[in-house]
Amino acid sequence: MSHTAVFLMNLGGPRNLAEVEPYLYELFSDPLVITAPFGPFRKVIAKLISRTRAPSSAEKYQLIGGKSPLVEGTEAQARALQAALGPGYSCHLAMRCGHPNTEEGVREALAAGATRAVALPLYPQYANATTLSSLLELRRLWPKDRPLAEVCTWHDHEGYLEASAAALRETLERVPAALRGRTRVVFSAHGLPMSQVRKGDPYPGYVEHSARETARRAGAADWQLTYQSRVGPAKWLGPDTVKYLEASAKDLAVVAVPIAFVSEHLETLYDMDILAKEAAEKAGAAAYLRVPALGTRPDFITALADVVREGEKASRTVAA
Ligand SMILES: C=CC1=C(C)c2cc3[nH]c(cc4nc(cc5[nH]c(cc1n2)c(C)c5CCC(=O)O)C(CCC(=O)O)=C4C)c(C)c3C=C
Ligand SMILES: [Fe+2]
Ligand SMILES: [Fe+2]
Repeated sequence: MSHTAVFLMNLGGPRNLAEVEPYLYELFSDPLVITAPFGPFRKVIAKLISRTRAPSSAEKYQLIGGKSPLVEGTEAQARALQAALGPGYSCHLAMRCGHPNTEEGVREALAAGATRAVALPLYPQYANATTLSSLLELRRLWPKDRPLAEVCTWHDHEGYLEASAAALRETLERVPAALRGRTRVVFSAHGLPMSQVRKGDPYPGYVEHSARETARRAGAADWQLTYQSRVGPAKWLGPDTVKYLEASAKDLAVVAVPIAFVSEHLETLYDMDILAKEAAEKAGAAAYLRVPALGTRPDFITALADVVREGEKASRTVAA
Protein backbone atom coordinates (compact mmCIF):
# COMPACT_ATOMS: atom_id res chain seq x y z
CA MET A 1 0.00 0.00 0.00
CA SER A 2 1.29 3.47 -0.86
CA HIS A 3 2.38 5.15 2.36
CA THR A 4 5.00 7.39 4.01
CA ALA A 5 8.17 5.91 5.47
CA VAL A 6 9.44 7.61 8.61
CA PHE A 7 13.17 7.26 9.22
CA LEU A 8 14.19 7.46 12.87
CA MET A 9 17.77 8.67 12.54
CA ASN A 10 20.39 8.57 15.26
CA LEU A 11 24.09 7.94 15.58
CA GLY A 12 23.76 4.23 16.36
CA GLY A 13 25.90 2.30 18.80
CA PRO A 14 27.78 -0.98 19.06
CA ARG A 15 25.38 -3.88 19.81
CA ASN A 16 28.26 -5.88 21.33
CA LEU A 17 31.94 -5.28 22.15
CA ALA A 18 33.12 -6.73 18.80
CA GLU A 19 31.28 -3.92 17.02
CA VAL A 20 33.07 -1.13 18.93
CA GLU A 21 36.06 -0.70 16.59
CA PRO A 22 34.16 -0.86 13.25
CA TYR A 23 31.58 1.53 14.75
CA LEU A 24 34.29 4.02 15.76
CA TYR A 25 35.90 3.69 12.32
CA GLU A 26 32.66 4.76 10.64
CA LEU A 27 32.24 7.62 13.09
CA PHE A 28 35.78 8.97 12.62
CA SER A 29 35.52 8.60 8.81
CA ASP A 30 32.69 11.14 8.73
CA PRO A 31 33.98 14.54 7.51
CA LEU A 32 31.10 16.29 9.32
CA VAL A 33 32.26 14.81 12.65
CA ILE A 34 36.03 15.14 12.14
CA THR A 35 36.17 18.29 10.07
CA ALA A 36 39.98 18.50 9.77
CA PRO A 37 40.95 18.55 6.07
CA PHE A 38 42.52 15.08 5.98
CA GLY A 39 41.76 14.66 2.25
CA PRO A 40 42.85 11.29 0.85
CA PHE A 41 44.30 10.28 4.27
CA ARG A 42 40.90 10.40 6.05
CA LYS A 43 40.31 6.64 6.01
CA VAL A 44 43.85 5.81 7.16
CA ILE A 45 43.59 8.33 9.99
CA ALA A 46 40.11 7.03 10.95
CA LYS A 47 41.56 3.51 11.09
CA LEU A 48 44.35 4.70 13.37
CA ILE A 49 42.13 6.68 15.74
CA SER A 50 39.48 3.95 15.95
CA ARG A 51 42.06 1.26 16.67
CA THR A 52 43.70 3.42 19.35
CA ARG A 53 40.40 4.43 20.97
CA ALA A 54 38.61 1.06 20.77
CA PRO A 55 39.99 -0.48 24.02
CA SER A 56 39.09 2.51 26.26
CA SER A 57 35.76 2.92 24.49
CA ALA A 58 35.02 -0.82 24.96
CA GLU A 59 35.78 -0.48 28.69
CA LYS A 60 33.06 2.17 28.96
CA TYR A 61 30.54 0.02 27.06
CA GLN A 62 31.54 -2.90 29.33
CA LEU A 63 30.54 -0.80 32.35
CA ILE A 64 27.04 -0.21 30.95
CA GLY A 65 26.32 -3.85 30.08
CA GLY A 66 28.70 -4.72 27.20
CA LYS A 67 26.83 -2.80 24.49
CA SER A 68 25.03 0.42 23.65
CA PRO A 69 21.27 0.25 24.32
CA LEU A 70 20.73 2.96 21.69
CA VAL A 71 19.54 0.64 18.90
CA GLU A 72 17.01 -1.22 21.05
CA GLY A 73 15.86 2.08 22.59
CA THR A 74 15.28 3.50 19.12
CA GLU A 75 13.41 0.33 18.09
CA ALA A 76 11.07 0.88 21.03
CA GLN A 77 10.57 4.50 19.94
CA ALA A 78 9.83 3.29 16.39
CA ARG A 79 7.12 0.92 17.64
CA ALA A 80 5.54 3.63 19.79
CA LEU A 81 5.69 6.20 16.98
CA GLN A 82 4.19 3.69 14.54
CA ALA A 83 1.22 3.23 16.90
CA ALA A 84 0.83 7.01 17.27
CA LEU A 85 0.97 7.74 13.52
CA GLY A 86 -1.30 4.93 12.35
CA PRO A 87 -1.57 2.97 9.10
CA GLY A 88 -0.51 5.69 6.62
CA TYR A 89 3.08 5.42 7.88
CA SER A 90 5.81 2.82 8.38
CA CYS A 91 8.68 3.51 10.81
CA HIS A 92 12.26 2.41 10.12
CA LEU A 93 15.61 2.86 11.83
CA ALA A 94 18.44 4.59 9.97
CA MET A 95 21.61 4.72 12.06
CA ARG A 96 24.55 6.81 10.88
CA CYS A 97 27.10 4.32 12.24
CA GLY A 98 26.73 0.59 12.84
CA HIS A 99 23.47 -1.23 12.13
CA PRO A 100 20.69 -1.01 11.08
CA ASN A 101 22.21 1.71 8.89
CA THR A 102 20.50 4.05 6.44
CA GLU A 103 20.94 1.69 3.50
CA GLU A 104 19.23 -1.13 5.43
CA GLY A 105 16.46 1.21 6.56
CA VAL A 106 15.79 2.40 3.00
CA ARG A 107 15.71 -1.19 1.70
CA GLU A 108 13.19 -2.13 4.42
CA ALA A 109 10.99 0.92 3.69
CA LEU A 110 10.93 0.28 -0.08
CA ALA A 111 10.12 -3.41 0.47
CA ALA A 112 7.18 -2.26 2.64
CA GLY A 113 5.93 -0.16 -0.32
CA ALA A 114 6.80 3.37 0.83
CA THR A 115 6.36 5.94 -1.93
CA ARG A 116 7.50 9.00 0.06
CA ALA A 117 9.49 9.58 3.21
CA VAL A 118 10.05 11.82 6.21
CA ALA A 119 13.53 12.01 7.72
CA LEU A 120 13.27 12.38 11.50
CA PRO A 121 16.66 13.01 13.14
CA LEU A 122 16.35 12.05 16.81
CA TYR A 123 18.47 15.04 17.79
CA PRO A 124 16.22 17.83 19.08
CA GLN A 125 18.95 20.40 18.31
CA TYR A 126 20.38 20.56 14.81
CA ALA A 127 24.17 20.20 14.41
CA ASN A 128 26.15 19.51 11.25
CA ALA A 129 27.96 16.59 12.92
CA THR A 130 24.71 14.81 13.71
CA THR A 131 21.55 16.00 11.89
CA LEU A 132 23.16 17.10 8.62
CA SER A 133 25.32 13.98 8.45
CA SER A 134 22.24 11.75 8.77
CA LEU A 135 20.17 13.80 6.31
CA LEU A 136 22.90 13.74 3.65
CA GLU A 137 23.22 9.98 3.95
CA LEU A 138 19.46 9.54 3.41
CA ARG A 139 19.44 12.03 0.51
CA ARG A 140 22.16 9.92 -1.11
CA LEU A 141 20.25 6.65 -0.68
CA TRP A 142 16.55 7.51 -1.05
CA PRO A 143 15.24 7.14 -4.66
CA LYS A 144 15.37 10.56 -6.35
CA ASP A 145 11.89 10.19 -7.87
CA ARG A 146 10.11 9.79 -4.49
CA PRO A 147 9.38 12.82 -2.26
CA LEU A 148 11.61 13.17 0.80
CA ALA A 149 10.68 15.65 3.54
CA GLU A 150 13.41 16.54 6.00
CA VAL A 151 12.88 17.53 9.62
CA CYS A 152 15.80 19.76 10.52
CA THR A 153 15.54 20.90 14.14
CA TRP A 154 12.78 20.66 16.76
CA HIS A 155 14.55 22.25 19.75
CA ASP A 156 11.67 24.75 19.97
CA HIS A 157 8.74 22.37 19.43
CA GLU A 158 5.99 22.98 22.00
CA GLY A 159 5.20 19.30 22.61
CA TYR A 160 8.86 18.36 22.98
CA LEU A 161 9.50 21.20 25.46
CA GLU A 162 6.40 20.27 27.47
CA ALA A 163 7.48 16.60 27.65
CA SER A 164 11.01 17.66 28.61
CA ALA A 165 9.64 19.93 31.36
CA ALA A 166 7.26 17.22 32.63
CA ALA A 167 10.16 14.76 32.91
CA LEU A 168 12.19 17.35 34.84
CA ARG A 169 9.26 18.14 37.14
CA GLU A 170 8.84 14.43 37.97
CA THR A 171 12.48 14.20 39.05
CA LEU A 172 12.34 17.49 40.97
CA GLU A 173 9.48 15.98 42.98
CA ARG A 174 11.86 13.20 44.09
CA VAL A 175 14.29 15.68 45.69
CA PRO A 176 14.02 15.31 49.51
CA ALA A 177 12.01 18.20 50.98
CA ALA A 178 14.95 19.39 53.12
CA LEU A 179 17.02 19.98 49.96
CA ARG A 180 14.40 21.80 47.87
CA GLY A 181 15.89 25.23 48.68
CA ARG A 182 19.35 24.27 47.42
CA THR A 183 18.52 22.34 44.27
CA ARG A 184 20.29 23.15 41.00
CA VAL A 185 19.18 21.80 37.64
CA VAL A 186 22.28 21.01 35.57
CA PHE A 187 21.48 20.51 31.89
CA SER A 188 24.12 18.42 30.16
CA ALA A 189 24.34 18.44 26.37
CA HIS A 190 26.80 16.71 24.09
CA GLY A 191 29.74 19.00 23.40
CA LEU A 192 30.97 20.17 20.02
CA PRO A 193 34.47 21.32 18.98
CA MET A 194 34.78 25.12 19.05
CA SER A 195 36.14 24.96 15.47
CA GLN A 196 32.64 23.83 14.37
CA VAL A 197 30.91 26.47 16.51
CA ARG A 198 33.11 29.24 15.05
CA LYS A 199 32.08 28.16 11.55
CA GLY A 200 28.50 29.03 12.48
CA ASP A 201 26.97 25.75 13.65
CA PRO A 202 23.68 26.81 15.32
CA TYR A 203 23.75 23.94 17.86
CA PRO A 204 24.74 25.90 21.02
CA GLY A 205 21.97 28.48 20.57
CA TYR A 206 19.39 25.73 20.03
CA VAL A 207 20.58 23.82 23.11
CA GLU A 208 20.34 26.99 25.21
CA HIS A 209 16.80 27.56 23.97
CA SER A 210 15.72 23.99 24.88
CA ALA A 211 17.35 24.25 28.32
CA ARG A 212 15.90 27.69 29.14
CA GLU A 213 12.38 26.70 28.02
CA THR A 214 12.52 23.36 29.86
CA ALA A 215 13.60 25.12 33.08
CA ARG A 216 10.96 27.83 32.72
CA ARG A 217 8.13 25.37 32.10
CA ALA A 218 9.25 23.17 35.01
CA GLY A 219 9.44 26.20 37.31
CA ALA A 220 13.17 25.72 37.96
CA ALA A 221 14.81 29.08 38.68
CA ASP A 222 18.29 27.78 39.55
CA TRP A 223 19.78 26.12 36.48
CA GLN A 224 23.03 25.83 34.51
CA LEU A 225 23.87 24.51 31.05
CA THR A 226 27.01 22.37 30.68
CA TYR A 227 28.56 20.23 27.93
CA GLN A 228 29.85 16.67 28.20
CA SER A 229 31.75 13.90 26.37
CA ARG A 230 34.61 15.86 24.88
CA VAL A 231 36.83 13.81 22.55
CA GLY A 232 40.48 14.66 21.80
CA PRO A 233 42.71 17.59 22.75
CA ALA A 234 41.03 20.45 20.82
CA LYS A 235 38.90 23.14 22.52
CA TRP A 236 35.21 22.20 22.86
CA LEU A 237 32.10 24.04 24.02
CA GLY A 238 31.99 24.59 27.77
CA PRO A 239 31.58 24.61 30.65
CA ASP A 240 32.46 20.93 30.85
CA THR A 241 29.85 19.03 32.91
CA VAL A 242 32.36 17.17 35.13
CA LYS A 243 34.55 20.24 35.76
CA TYR A 244 31.50 22.34 36.53
CA LEU A 245 30.22 19.81 39.09
CA GLU A 246 33.66 19.47 40.70
CA ALA A 247 33.77 23.22 41.21
CA SER A 248 30.14 23.95 42.10
CA ALA A 249 28.20 20.94 43.43
CA LYS A 250 29.13 21.28 47.12
CA ASP A 251 26.03 21.05 49.37
CA LEU A 252 23.66 21.19 46.37
CA ALA A 253 21.02 18.71 45.30
CA VAL A 254 22.02 18.31 41.64
CA VAL A 255 19.30 17.34 39.16
CA ALA A 256 21.07 16.42 35.91
CA VAL A 257 19.10 16.64 32.65
CA PRO A 258 20.24 15.02 29.37
CA ILE A 259 19.02 17.87 27.17
CA ALA A 260 20.47 16.74 23.80
CA PHE A 261 19.68 13.00 24.02
CA VAL A 262 16.28 11.36 23.74
CA SER A 263 17.24 7.78 24.55
CA GLU A 264 19.54 6.05 27.01
CA HIS A 265 23.04 5.25 25.74
CA LEU A 266 26.69 5.64 26.62
CA GLU A 267 26.44 9.39 27.12
CA THR A 268 23.65 9.09 29.72
CA LEU A 269 24.56 5.77 31.37
CA TYR A 270 28.33 6.33 31.54
CA ASP A 271 29.06 10.08 31.22
CA MET A 272 26.10 11.16 33.37
CA ASP A 273 25.35 8.22 35.69
CA ILE A 274 28.97 7.31 36.41
CA LEU A 275 31.36 10.21 35.61
CA ALA A 276 29.15 13.19 36.44
CA LYS A 277 27.66 11.49 39.51
CA GLU A 278 31.15 10.69 40.84
CA ALA A 279 32.24 14.29 40.27
CA ALA A 280 29.20 15.64 42.12
CA GLU A 281 29.65 13.24 45.03
CA LYS A 282 33.39 13.99 45.32
CA ALA A 283 32.61 17.70 45.40
CA GLY A 284 30.26 17.13 48.34
CA ALA A 285 26.85 17.35 46.65
CA ALA A 286 23.95 16.64 49.02
CA ALA A 287 22.23 14.57 46.31
CA TYR A 288 22.59 13.69 42.61
CA LEU A 289 19.50 12.73 40.62
CA ARG A 290 19.33 12.23 36.86
CA VAL A 291 16.25 12.84 34.73
CA PRO A 292 15.61 9.80 32.47
CA ALA A 293 15.90 10.31 28.70
CA LEU A 294 12.48 10.90 27.13
CA GLY A 295 12.50 7.44 25.47
CA THR A 296 8.93 6.27 24.86
CA ARG A 297 7.11 8.63 27.24
CA PRO A 298 3.62 9.02 25.74
CA ASP A 299 3.80 12.85 25.79
CA PHE A 300 7.12 12.72 23.94
CA ILE A 301 5.90 10.21 21.34
CA THR A 302 2.83 12.39 20.73
CA ALA A 303 5.23 15.32 20.17
CA LEU A 304 7.38 13.26 17.76
CA ALA A 305 4.29 12.26 15.75
CA ASP A 306 3.44 15.94 15.53
CA VAL A 307 7.01 16.77 14.40
CA VAL A 308 6.66 14.13 11.65
CA ARG A 309 3.29 15.44 10.40
CA GLU A 310 4.49 19.05 10.45
CA GLY A 311 7.73 18.06 8.72
CA GLU A 312 5.80 16.25 6.01
CA LYS A 313 3.68 19.34 5.34
CA ALA A 314 6.48 21.91 5.34
CA SER A 315 9.81 20.27 4.69
CA ARG A 316 12.48 22.34 6.42
CA THR A 317 15.25 21.31 4.07
CA VAL A 318 18.81 22.06 5.08
CA ALA A 319 20.87 23.87 2.49
CA ALA A 320 24.04 21.86 2.00
C1 LIG B 1 35.10 13.37 17.92
C2 LIG B 1 34.06 14.01 17.54
C3 LIG B 1 32.67 13.87 17.97
C4 LIG B 1 31.71 14.89 17.81
C5 LIG B 1 31.90 16.24 17.20
C6 LIG B 1 30.48 14.38 18.35
C7 LIG B 1 29.28 15.08 18.40
C8 LIG B 1 28.06 14.58 18.89
N1 LIG B 1 27.75 13.28 19.23
C9 LIG B 1 26.45 13.19 19.66
C10 LIG B 1 25.78 12.04 20.07
C11 LIG B 1 26.36 10.76 20.26
N2 LIG B 1 27.70 10.45 20.21
C12 LIG B 1 27.87 9.10 20.45
C13 LIG B 1 29.08 8.42 20.48
C14 LIG B 1 30.33 8.94 20.12
N3 LIG B 1 30.59 10.21 19.64
C15 LIG B 1 31.96 10.36 19.43
C16 LIG B 1 32.61 11.51 18.91
C17 LIG B 1 32.01 12.74 18.59
N4 LIG B 1 30.71 13.11 18.79
C18 LIG B 1 32.57 9.11 19.75
C19 LIG B 1 34.04 8.80 19.65
C20 LIG B 1 31.56 8.24 20.18
C21 LIG B 1 31.72 6.78 20.59
C22 LIG B 1 31.75 6.57 22.05
C23 LIG B 1 33.06 6.91 22.66
O1 LIG B 1 34.06 6.27 22.34
O2 LIG B 1 33.08 7.89 23.44
C24 LIG B 1 26.58 8.50 20.65
C25 LIG B 1 26.28 7.02 20.84
C26 LIG B 1 26.59 6.50 22.20
C27 LIG B 1 26.39 5.02 22.29
O3 LIG B 1 25.63 4.57 23.19
O4 LIG B 1 26.96 4.26 21.53
C28 LIG B 1 25.64 9.54 20.53
C29 LIG B 1 24.15 9.43 20.64
C30 LIG B 1 25.90 14.50 19.58
C31 LIG B 1 24.46 14.85 19.97
C32 LIG B 1 26.89 15.36 19.09
C33 LIG B 1 26.87 16.79 18.80
C34 LIG B 1 25.87 17.59 18.76
FE1 LIG C 1 29.18 11.76 19.50
FE1 LIG D 1 30.03 11.25 22.48
